[in-house]
Amino acid sequence: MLKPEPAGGPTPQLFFQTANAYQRSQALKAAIDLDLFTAIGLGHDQVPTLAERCGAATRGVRILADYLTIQGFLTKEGDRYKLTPDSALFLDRRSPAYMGSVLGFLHAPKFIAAFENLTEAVRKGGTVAGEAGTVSPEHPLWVDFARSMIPMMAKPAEEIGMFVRQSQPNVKKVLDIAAGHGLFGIEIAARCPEAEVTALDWPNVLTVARELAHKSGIESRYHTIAGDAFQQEFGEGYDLVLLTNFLHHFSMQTCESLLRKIHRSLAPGGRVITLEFVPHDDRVTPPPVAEFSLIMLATTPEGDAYTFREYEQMFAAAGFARTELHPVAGSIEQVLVSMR
Ligand SMILES: Nc1ncnc2c1ncn2[C@@H]1O[C@H](CSCC[C@H]([NH3+])C(=O)O)[C@@H](O)[C@H]1O
Repeated sequence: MLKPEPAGGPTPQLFFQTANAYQRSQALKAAIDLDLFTAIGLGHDQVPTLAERCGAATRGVRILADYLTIQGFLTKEGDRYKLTPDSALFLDRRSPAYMGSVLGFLHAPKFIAAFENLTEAVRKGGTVAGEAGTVSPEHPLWVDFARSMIPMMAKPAEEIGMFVRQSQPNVKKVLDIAAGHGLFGIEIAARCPEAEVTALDWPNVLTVARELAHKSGIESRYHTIAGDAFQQEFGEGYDLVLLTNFLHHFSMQTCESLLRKIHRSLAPGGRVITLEFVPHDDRVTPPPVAEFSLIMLATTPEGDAYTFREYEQMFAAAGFARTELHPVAGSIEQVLVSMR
């Protein structure tokens, strides 16, 4: 006779959910491609008008909208759909916090491809997507990153801009290492009128940063160094060096050698601001932060999500006097402030 499983009994639910997780991300991508969230935000809340607005079949839209309701992106009352507050903020194209473009990086074919042979990456202990994965010189994926990820970095960049404005208002020489889109340095230039920002990155990526500096009206105080952060001369006398989302791509030893070079480039009293995924010492919490390590396994030869203890050790070994950890509002990443 069929009987319900007792509560707390074994269940294959996690296995099925995880095995099918790709369907969830593809459904989200389809909805963003069709601009379904914006259409619902505009009040097209029933299948026929929604389908017309999105240029899709009624059967397709019904099944997709129901699936997104099940996943928690929409709510449904009778036959009418509504955006949840999070979907309205992040997935309606008219919102200033719209995140749709972020899939341009997170779903970039080269990025997904790095996960297609994860078994081999685990065997090897590093990426099998080419010799150096995403840290190969001038890897084209970084242009996708620079063009797509601004919505995700807007909030932490603003927070760091405000932090510098408060704690180092007269900052003059700023070096933004691996600047990408450039937003972090640009937010500082926008808030600190004496700041001269030098952005370093691969040449094709700097094109994107320069465009943004121009749009932000700070281009006369924006300078660039094109090339490899490990090879190029930085110059000296910097009051502030920004290291956002860079160290996690490399081994501790490689990070340490870069930090030594940075230490030499700082003026007395200079600081480094690092933005990173910093898991607890157990390396499994908080989950969204600790999970970042898997991305480094799939996409880089030796990168990792390092703990605060490990960062403290790297900065100390490179000659820094002290490193502090600060939370960042609106982000799962944290800021490390290291004093020369
Ligand atoms: N060896 C290298 N030298 C200089 N830049 C690099 C190197 N390897 C990777 N990058 C850049 O590192 C950046 C990592 S993404 C981080 C971008 C930005 N700082 C942010 O926090 O959002 C990309 O823009 C890459 O082009």
